Amino acid sequence: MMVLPAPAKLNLFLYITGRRDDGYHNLQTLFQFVDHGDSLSFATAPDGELTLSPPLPGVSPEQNLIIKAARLLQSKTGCTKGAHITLIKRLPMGGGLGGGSSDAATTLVALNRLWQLGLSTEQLARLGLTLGADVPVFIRGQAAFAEGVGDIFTPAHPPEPWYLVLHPDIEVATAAIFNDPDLPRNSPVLSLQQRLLLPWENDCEALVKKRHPEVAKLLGWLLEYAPSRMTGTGACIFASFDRREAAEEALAKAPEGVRGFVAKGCNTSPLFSALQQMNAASSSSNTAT
Ligand SMILES: C[C@](O)(CO)[C@H](O)COP(=O)(O)OP(=O)(O)OC[C@H]1O[C@@H](n2ccc(N)nc2=O)[C@H](O)[C@@H]1O
Ligand SMILES: Nc1ncnc2c1ncn2[C@@H]1O[C@H](COP(=O)(O)OP(=O)(O)OP(=O)(O)O)[C@@H](O)[C@H]1O
Repeated sequence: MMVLPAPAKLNLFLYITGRRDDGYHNLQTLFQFVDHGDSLSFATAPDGELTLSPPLPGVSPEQNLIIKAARLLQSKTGCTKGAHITLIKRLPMGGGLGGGSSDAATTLVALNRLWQLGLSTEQLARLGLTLGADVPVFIRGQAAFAEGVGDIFTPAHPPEPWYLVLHPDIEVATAAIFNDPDLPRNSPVLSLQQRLLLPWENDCEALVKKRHPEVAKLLGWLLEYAPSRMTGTGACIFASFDRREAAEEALAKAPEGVRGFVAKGCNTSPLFSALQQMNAASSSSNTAT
């Protein structure tokens, strides 16, 4: 059995620089991971069967990105093995934390190993992109400045502060934000160096605040404590702190009913770190035998 994390991502900034003919948007965004997320376990099933437990409320197994990722891998490689997959879901859905994409990325990486398919990171990232724009960054596992639809990467090394992430109790549909005529789509294309020096902002934030007053209200509250922004197309917002205790103190004072968590920013994804540990353990056991 293989147990692996599916961490959340934050978009430390997010600019929309244009709309392509296929309707997708070109972005400039800075991705970083946090050490908090879902957890998945995988056991090989011999007969090609794929199961997921427990099921996600409101998402049928066929729609679940975990099963979709596993099926995609089976169909692209002709692999006849299956898997029993268990999911511990901690990340809110439709939160802008990339939970579904991260689950899909962890599934692709895990099953590639478990089924001994030998696909490269590049091949897995390309497959992952067909499941969602955020999947490739989770497969690569390194903080990055991303362009295109979020699939052209430049490695980046932003500071790794503590974050307080808060979730207004709503789900924002990514497609609805990208399809809204009021979304600004004309940020200039700048270099990473230029972007790092300018204030970090999110082009979706004003629109999401307008459509969802809950987000505007919570962001107003959080800004009293620290510089704060929205991640992705929302609904989650985050603030950075130098000290974990300061983030936890702010969480303890959060308005009633607001859920959230404190986590450390990571330029290396917890998935990547877990895989490195697995590699180290297997090479030391090979040496021992
Ligand atoms: C906003 C971000 O989270 C930033 O990291 C991502 O770009 C969104 O990634 P995602 O949730 O994996 O999105 P997908 O499932 O691929 O796309 C959902 C919908 O959002 C719109 N979409 C998404 C990404 C993008 N670059 N341009 C778009 O216009 C499309 O209408 C698409 O049908
Ligand atoms: N394993 C999964 N986990 C979460 N959502 C899933 C999963 N599989 C399918 N979905 C569907 O995907 C939708 C988006 O979920 P997700 O948690 O990825 O949103 P998000 O955090 O806003 O992502 P992003 O930041 O990539 O836009 C959900 O509303 C759900 O219907």
